[in-house]
Amino acid sequence: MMQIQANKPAVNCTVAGGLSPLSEKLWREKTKAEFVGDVSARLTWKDLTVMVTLSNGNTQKVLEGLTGYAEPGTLTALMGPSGSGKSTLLDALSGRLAANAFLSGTILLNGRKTKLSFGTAAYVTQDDNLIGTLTVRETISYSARLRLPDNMPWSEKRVLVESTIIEMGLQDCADTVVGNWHLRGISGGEKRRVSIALEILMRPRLLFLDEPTSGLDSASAFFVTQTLRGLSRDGRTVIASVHQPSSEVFELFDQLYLLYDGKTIYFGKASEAYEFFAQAGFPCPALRNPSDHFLRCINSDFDKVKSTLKGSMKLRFEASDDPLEKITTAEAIRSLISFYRTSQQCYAAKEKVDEISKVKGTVLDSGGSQASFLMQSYMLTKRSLVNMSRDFGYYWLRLLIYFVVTICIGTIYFNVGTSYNAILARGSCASFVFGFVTFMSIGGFPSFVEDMKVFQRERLNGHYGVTAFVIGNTLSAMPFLVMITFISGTICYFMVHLHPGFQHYLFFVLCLYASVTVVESLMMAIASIVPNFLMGIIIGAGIQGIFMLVSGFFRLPNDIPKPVWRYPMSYISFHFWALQGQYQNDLRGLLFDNQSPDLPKIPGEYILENVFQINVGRSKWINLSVIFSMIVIYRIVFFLMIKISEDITPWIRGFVARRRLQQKNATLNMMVAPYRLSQSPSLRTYVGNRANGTARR
Ligand SMILES: Nc1ncnc2c1ncn2[C@@H]1O[C@H](COP(=O)(O)OP(=O)(O)OP(=O)(O)O)[C@@H](O)[C@H]1O
Repeated sequence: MMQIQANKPAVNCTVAGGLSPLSEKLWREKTKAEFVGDVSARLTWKDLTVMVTLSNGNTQKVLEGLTGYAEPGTLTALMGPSGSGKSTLLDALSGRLAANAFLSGTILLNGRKTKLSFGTAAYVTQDDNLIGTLTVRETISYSARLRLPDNMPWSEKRVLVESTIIEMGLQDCADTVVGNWHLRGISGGEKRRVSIALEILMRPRLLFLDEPTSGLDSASAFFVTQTLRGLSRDGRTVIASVHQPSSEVFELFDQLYLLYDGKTIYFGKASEAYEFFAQAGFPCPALRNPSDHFLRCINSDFDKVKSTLKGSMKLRFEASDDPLEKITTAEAIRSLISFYRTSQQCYAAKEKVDEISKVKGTVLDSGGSQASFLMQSYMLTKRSLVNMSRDFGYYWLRLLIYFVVTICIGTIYFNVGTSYNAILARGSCASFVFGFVTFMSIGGFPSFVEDMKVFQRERLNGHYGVTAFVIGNTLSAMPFLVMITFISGTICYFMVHLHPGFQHYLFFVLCLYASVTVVESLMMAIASIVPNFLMGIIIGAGIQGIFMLVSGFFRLPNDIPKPVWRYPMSYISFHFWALQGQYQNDLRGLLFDNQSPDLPKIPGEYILENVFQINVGRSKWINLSVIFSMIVIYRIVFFLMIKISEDITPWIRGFVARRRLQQKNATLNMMVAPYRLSQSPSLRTYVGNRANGTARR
């Protein structure tokens, strides 16, 4: 162990050593000097209860009246069996509870109610939502450029990136891709360390980590925890949930919060927990790791297995000195909970919480990105472009499929001509191109869901703003969409031999580009509210199916039932505008053979008006403008969806939670009213007097 520790780089030296005086000053502003003072984060929570609404409509209490605190310069460990509420406590403290959860109690940062999401606190969640096509170094570099000040030279940002890579022991896999479904990348433990690296890069004042050491080998777990302890020693507040730490890792924790089923088993100094368990009647056997012992005392998940074992190994259990083998886990838990409630640790915690909450410290603003809006937009566009171009499924496979499908269209409708039958052929060709070829764009949905997951993680940690993300997302998709639509549109146009002329060709490819971009924008808006592949694809396919139906190909525009389907559905459908525009683009100005050679040729305008029921007085360019406007509208919808989910949804949830609590309190008051009445002194006197016969009637 000594040798491994000796090999560990002196991180702070590495950071300071490579920076210019300006950058070092900037950096130091975010390190110890700034945080040891009144800008540090003192977090308290009192009587914290979290209820969740289950799918069957019942409510479940996940956390029950928890009280505790976390101070600067400390590393607090949350421990407890699986399902005990560790993640929920972290979510509640960091302001990220699920939509079906509502909390009561008080959470104060520096004595004030503060919104902790969007950069005030950093949170490393259990899921590693990373961009699979980037290498470890690229992932951390992009993150640095997205957040560090613009006036800090890249060479100096790189010093910070490299030092963070070393700090997390990622130097050997720094140039390996993170990995996704088709790219074999770094291991699960390495992904975990990349997620931590991304948050510690900016040295947050308050850091939450959910299972930072899960999936790590014991040496990595030790070093990662040691880094977290190092961070806390610089005046930061670090709270991490941990599963089964080794005794060496356990010794690195300052405070321990032990939970069982949402209730406090122990909260106090980690070093005193050993003594606490001994006093409570559950001393840790000499050769057992203390944290193993604490968890063994309170894990009731395998009680049934234990009782079966006990039957078959009766003699061995009876001979054992371990108190856990003489009572059930449920009894041990009850005993520990009541022991804690009357323990000095519990009183000390309550006193400390009251003391800290009274001090109104500095209001901590968002410690998120220091990069400018332009830099954020540029970096997000660049990162997304790199990601898309490396994503075989999103980019190259789709391009190949578009190529193959348009070759098929080209050969099936090859040199379509102006025969009588070509009228229907041109109509169905346009319908297939603007119906099915645009529909194929929903294939990009899984990538959008991945993008949204990364966005949500980064956004909640204040890495950048929503506008920068929407701009980056829109711009980065452009080159690819131009490429696939122009390649496939050109192949299709020339093989089918649609209406000759440059402006006809331009209209066709622009219309295809605009339509595919509308689908992409629609699917992105869906991804912002439905973060699930299957559901998103079903919803997207359903919406497009309806749009296709009312496009005027399957049923002529005048025959579509007027309420709902013609107005407004046809007009909302981009297929309608694309198809009507392309019919005009292709047929206007052409002469078609009639059914018999003796009959006169049919002008395209006649077909447009009498067969396809199209208003020939309207310019096709208006149709194109409408589709381009739809792109803007869908992008605004996408932006609003994100903003609504960020700003309005928490407000609605808070409102609903308050209403529910009021209703619950009202019900409780009704239930305890008869008891309260019976305890009322005036009623007691009255009843007493009645018994003595002295009551006034
Ligand atoms: N939003 C929710 N809806 C329904 N149940 C929930 C919700 N959040 C938490 N729970 C339930 O609350 C309990 C505690 O969950 P939580 O994820 O906090 O436990 P944990 O201690 O972090 O578990 P693990 O160590 O396995 O990650 C679980 O039984 C879980 O199913």
